[in-house]
Amino acid sequence: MANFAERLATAVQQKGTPTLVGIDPRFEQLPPSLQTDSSLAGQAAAFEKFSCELIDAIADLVAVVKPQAAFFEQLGPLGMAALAKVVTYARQQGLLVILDCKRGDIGSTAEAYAKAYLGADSAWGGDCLTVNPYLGDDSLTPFVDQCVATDSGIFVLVKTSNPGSGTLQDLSIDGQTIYRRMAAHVESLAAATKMPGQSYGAVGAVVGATYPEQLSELREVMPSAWLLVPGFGSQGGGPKDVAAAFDANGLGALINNSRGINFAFAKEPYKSKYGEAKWQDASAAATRDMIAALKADTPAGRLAAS
Ligand SMILES: O=c1ccn([C@@H]2O[C@H](COP(=O)(O)O)[C@@H](O)[C@H]2O)c(=O)[nH]1
Repeated sequence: MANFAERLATAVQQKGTPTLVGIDPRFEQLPPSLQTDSSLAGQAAAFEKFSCELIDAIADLVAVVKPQAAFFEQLGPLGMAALAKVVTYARQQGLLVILDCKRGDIGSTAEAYAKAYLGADSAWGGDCLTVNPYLGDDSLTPFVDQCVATDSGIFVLVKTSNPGSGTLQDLSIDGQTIYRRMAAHVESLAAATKMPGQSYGAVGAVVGATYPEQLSELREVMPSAWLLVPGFGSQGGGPKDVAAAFDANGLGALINNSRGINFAFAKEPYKSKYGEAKWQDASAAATRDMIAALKADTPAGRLAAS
């Protein structure tokens, strides 16, 4: 099997877009036809149905999905069972799966997380996992080793999209921000996991669309790292904010949109045209619109769908 960075580049080139669809089911925001049973079992069943139908709606359009574990986890074991089925279903539809779990712990425990989530033969069978690095470099090592052993990948939180990300990440130590210091570490891991002739390694970085200046700075600091860019749409980021995340070929970045695609049926212009009855079509239309916007206003326009 090709390594994660290569599989990702090939998949993005084939689909011709860096659009990443986040799967973030929220029971109260699902189409009302799916809100019939609010017991934990009923919500878990609704999340699974919604997620799989969303995948059906967008699988021909994008290369990657990112289920957010938190929404499934809040339902306990039944929710986690639903998440496992969604991951399997997405992979069966030919999509790469980034599990957004933001794991991180002391090295010996991180090793268990890495074995749980990364690689086709792992219990969760994820292609890629989001990781919180702020326990230090030894907490990342087991994830990196597992990526190399199983041709999987990780995205490390560097400069997150939330308003409070500056509380810690923007602090300056010896004249350098913490996020930049973390980026330099991620770049060293990305470069070390890069195969000869490849542009990117198995270790990528999360950088928010809500901080376009830092995104531009961090693209320069991490030339070997794929960037996962959340914060597009509902958090305020737009195509021009994410343009600096790409390399000259339009590769190197995935732009995530969760709520704007999941619940497109509830917002104009999709509400009037599709409404709740055709929520899947609304999600597909919102995805197509995002693809077109990224094509028009970012280097992603240089990707040609094959
Ligand atoms: O810095 C970060 C890291 C992760 N996220 C996650 O991405 C999605 C964003 O959802 P939207 O609905 O598109 O705003 C969500 O799962 C977050 O947990 C992030 O937003 N920022």
